[in-house]
Amino acid sequence: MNILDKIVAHKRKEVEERAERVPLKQLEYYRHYDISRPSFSKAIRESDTGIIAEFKRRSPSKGDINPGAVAAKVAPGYENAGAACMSVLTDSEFFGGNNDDLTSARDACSLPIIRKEFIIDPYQIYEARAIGASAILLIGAILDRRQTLDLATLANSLGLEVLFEIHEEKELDLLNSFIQLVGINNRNLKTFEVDIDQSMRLAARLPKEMLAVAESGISSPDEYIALREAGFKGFLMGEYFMKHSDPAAVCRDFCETVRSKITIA
Ligand SMILES: O=P(O)(O)OC[C@@H](O)[C@@H](O)c1c[nH]c2ccccc12
Repeated sequence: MNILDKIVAHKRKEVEERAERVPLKQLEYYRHYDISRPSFSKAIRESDTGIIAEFKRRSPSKGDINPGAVAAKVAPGYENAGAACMSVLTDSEFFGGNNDDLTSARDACSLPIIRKEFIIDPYQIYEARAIGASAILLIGAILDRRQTLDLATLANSLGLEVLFEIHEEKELDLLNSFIQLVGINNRNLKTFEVDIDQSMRLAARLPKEMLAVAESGISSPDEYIALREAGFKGFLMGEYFMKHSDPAAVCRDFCETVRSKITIA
């Protein structure tokens, strides 16, 4: 079984258990809860950096990255550094995160936040809304066309935007009009291989009306600039920031460097 299959199998059990503890009816109430911040895609469009800075303690591919990191400290740091948005991994088993990380990040800053999860069930979308996310991730490698449509429609109806992640060109067939952002993951979630050129290769194939996001493995200002020139507006970066004891300081330096390069260009 590859790692993605393992994560999904575990997720199915987890969602079942959660739904027993907190019934969907109870979560539904939060659809009226006001998150009051700009939409995720608007924040990217209007920011100069377009950086979606991620909070991630560990990953199956890298092991521990920053096990003791505190979301409520990192979040305002990312905001002051110049990130457009934030991404919070809420998976506990494989990424060492949890829902409280997202809520405390949300309370500590005013950036729109995407819930980084392996979403396979509507329950998780109600949950994303309840914990204060502005957007959700849907992963093409684990969904079919029908599921993608159902989940994206539900997300939009709850006021959540959708970042749809693809890794291969054939997954473009899964896109629908309830998706606001399309992300190209440079990391193959089944093998963990990272190839930054994946974003470059698929860039020209992306529908023009969707905001394009390059994800994973971005580790230098030059890579960022090359992706920007290829048409990407959003840049999802985790490990490069999180592997340092002060992720926000690294984010600030990165934003400053790329800003100076953008102005010159
Ligand atoms: O830490 P990186 O290489 O900068 O990558 C961030 C982000 O793209 C990555 O965490 C990610 C992209 N898609 C995912 C899906 C599930 C879990 C994690 C991810």
